[in-house]
Amino acid sequence: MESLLKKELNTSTLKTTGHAGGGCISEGQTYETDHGRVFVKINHKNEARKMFDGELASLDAILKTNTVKVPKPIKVIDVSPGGAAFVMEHLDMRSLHRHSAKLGEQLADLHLHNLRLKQTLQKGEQTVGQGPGQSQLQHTDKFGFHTVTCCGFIPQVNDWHSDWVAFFTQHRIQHQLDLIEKDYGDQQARELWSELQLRIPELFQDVEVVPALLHGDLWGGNVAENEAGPIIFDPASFYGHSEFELAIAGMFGGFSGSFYSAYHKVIPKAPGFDKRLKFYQLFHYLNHWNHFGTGYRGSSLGVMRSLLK
Ligand SMILES: Nc1ncnc2c1ncn2[C@@H]1O[C@H](COP(=O)(O)OP(=O)(O)OP(=O)(O)O)[C@@H](O)[C@H]1O
Repeated sequence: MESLLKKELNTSTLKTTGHAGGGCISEGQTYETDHGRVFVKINHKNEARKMFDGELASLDAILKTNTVKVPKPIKVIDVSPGGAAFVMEHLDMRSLHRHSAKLGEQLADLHLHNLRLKQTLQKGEQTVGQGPGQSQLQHTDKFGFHTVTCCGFIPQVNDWHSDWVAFFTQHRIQHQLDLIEKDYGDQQARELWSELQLRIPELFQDVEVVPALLHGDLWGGNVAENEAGPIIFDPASFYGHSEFELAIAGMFGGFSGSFYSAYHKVIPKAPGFDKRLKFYQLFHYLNHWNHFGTGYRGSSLGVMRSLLK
């Protein structure tokens, strides 16, 4: 592995620093190189290349918005006998605490970036340059992403769609339920979903959804800070409804009141927010059921039942 990394990173120095960071999905390790410190995630699953290509594309897109700090992606490398390694900039991080409110503001700026690009285009202005070597993000009026991204290790269908409700229903909820059907053939899930589908339009009757670039997996374990401000990492980006981002944030803790008030100062809650948030959380419960097994069945079915009330 070391000789492969030396060759791929074009470095004669490659020293571990003792900083290791394993998540639920991959093994992580920081190395000193001729070009500075890098953080390398390694995963030996067959799907690792796809997963890391999606993470690289996500970090690249967020970086280009210049709104919230992410590690700079460097490259994805195939490793033998199977799997891949993802090399990115190493960032010293500590738990998010002092910069919670700043993360709220910056996340709202990330979510508004695509809309602001449109407003700039409408004014006929040139878009502002973002530094050498960084091409601009283009405005999109569709939902999706140019490549597959993985929330966990399950690939998400990101095919472009002009209708958010259709995109989310088919590519997110239905996709997860198809995997559950395949592995568990759960009759209750099937029945609840057939009832719930009829109720989806009413969840969206009071809101206009515009495509926003999302981190896509913003749970408490994927946010941190350094002296200068907040950091987010391990994204599974796509253009979607900004409210979707807050769904997983609310499921496992890690975000204080100051984060939410700063966010909603910029993007206020639209009517029907709370019920839609539950619908968006359903995706994450189902995704957890598919990743970690039936421990998440009860919560998945519970959310479906509460949405039917
Ligand atoms: N660029 C980085 N620089 C330094 N440390 C990092 C960097 N990226 C991640 N880490 C550390 O490694 C840990 C795991 O990273 P990450 O969440 O990306 O892994 P993962 O296996 O994809 O995780 P999970 O699916 O559990 O969220 C983080 O909690 C953090 O401590």
